[in-house]
Amino acid sequence: MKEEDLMSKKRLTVIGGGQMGRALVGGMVAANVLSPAEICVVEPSAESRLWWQTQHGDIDLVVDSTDPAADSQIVLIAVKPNVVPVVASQKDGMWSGKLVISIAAGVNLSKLADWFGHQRVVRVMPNTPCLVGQGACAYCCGNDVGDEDKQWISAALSAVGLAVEVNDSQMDAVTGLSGSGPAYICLVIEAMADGGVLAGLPRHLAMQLASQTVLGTAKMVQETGRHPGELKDAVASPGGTTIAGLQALENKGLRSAMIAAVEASMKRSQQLDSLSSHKGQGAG
Ligand SMILES: NC(=O)C1=CN([C@@H]2O[C@H](COP(=O)(O)OP(=O)(O)OC[C@H]3O[C@@H](n4cnc5c(N)ncnc54)[C@H](OP(=O)(O)O)[C@@H]3O)[C@@H](O)[C@H]2O)C=CC1
Ligand SMILES: O=C(O)[C@@H]1CCC=N1
Repeated sequence: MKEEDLMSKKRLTVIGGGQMGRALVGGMVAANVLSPAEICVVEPSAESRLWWQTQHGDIDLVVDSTDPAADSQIVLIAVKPNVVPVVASQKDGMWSGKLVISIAAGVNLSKLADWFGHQRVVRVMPNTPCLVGQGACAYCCGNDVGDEDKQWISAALSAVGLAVEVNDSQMDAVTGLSGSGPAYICLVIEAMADGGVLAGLPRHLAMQLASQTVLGTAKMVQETGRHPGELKDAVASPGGTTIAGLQALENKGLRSAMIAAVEASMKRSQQLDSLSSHKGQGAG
C-alpha cells in the first residue's frame, strides 16, 4: 500500500495534550501525516485546552477519553507514566480492537498489554524536536501488532524525524539518551550563549550563534559520516584557540558529565518501570 493510502485510512486520538502530545501532533500535522480533521485530543486541563483551541482550532478537542468523539482506531497515550493505568481502566472493553501507542517513560510492553488487555500495543520513546520534524523516536511492538500497524507507526514517526525499531529492553537507555537529550542540548546551547554574553556579545546574537553551531555540527556529523573526534580535531589548530577551550571542557569534566546524565536518566526510567509494576500505582 502506498504511504498516502496508509495514512488516509486512519484517525488518531491523542490522550494527553501536554508537551509531548503537542510536539507530536504539531509535527504530524505539519508533515501531513494526518489532517487536523483526523485527530482528536483528550485534555482535561482547561488551560491546555485553551492552547489547543488557539493553536489547532480545527482539531477535535474533548475532556474525557470515554467521549464518543475520542473513539478512534489508533490511540496515542501521552499522559504521565502514573496516569497510564488510570486511563487504561476508564471503561470496560474500550481498548479492544484498537492500536494502542504509549510514549510513557518506564512503561514496558508487558505492562501495556496487561493494562490495555491485549498485545496490539506499541511503546514509543519520542523527543520534543518532533515538533519541527527533527525528532529521534525509537519504538518496539507487542506480539499482535501487525505489518500494516508497523508500517503506519514507521511512516508516522519517520514523518517527524528519525524512527528506529528497537527491543523493549533498550527503551530505558533510549530514554536516557534521545528522550531526555533535548534538555541536555538546550542546557549546552544556553551555557554557550552565556559564555558569549560573558565575552561581550549581545544575548540574541550569542543565542543565534550557539544554536546554529549545534545544528550545523550535528548535520555535519550526520552528512559526512566522519567520527566526531576527527571533526573536533579539524577545528583545533596547534597552539590555537580551540584547544584552549577544549582543555577547559576536559578540566570541568564535560564528557563524564554527559555520560552520567544519560546513565542517570536511564536509571530513572528503570525506576519508573518498577514503580508502575502494580496497576494504579506508579511515578509521575
Ligand atoms: N516531555 C518530553 O520531552 C517527553 C515526554 N515523554 C512522555 O510523554 C508523556 C507526557 O509527558 P509530557 O507531555 O511532558 O507531560 P505533560 O504533563 O506536559 O502532559 C500530560 C497531559 O495529560 C493530561 N492528562 C492528565 N490526566 C489525563 C487523563 N486522564 N486523560 C487525558 N489527559 C490527561 C495532563 O493534564 P493536567 O496537567 O491537568 O494533569 C497534561 O496536559 C509522559 O509519559 C512522558 O514520559 C516521552 C518522551 C519525551
Ligand atoms: O522527563 C521525562 O520523564 C520525560 C521522558 C523523556 C523526556 N521527558
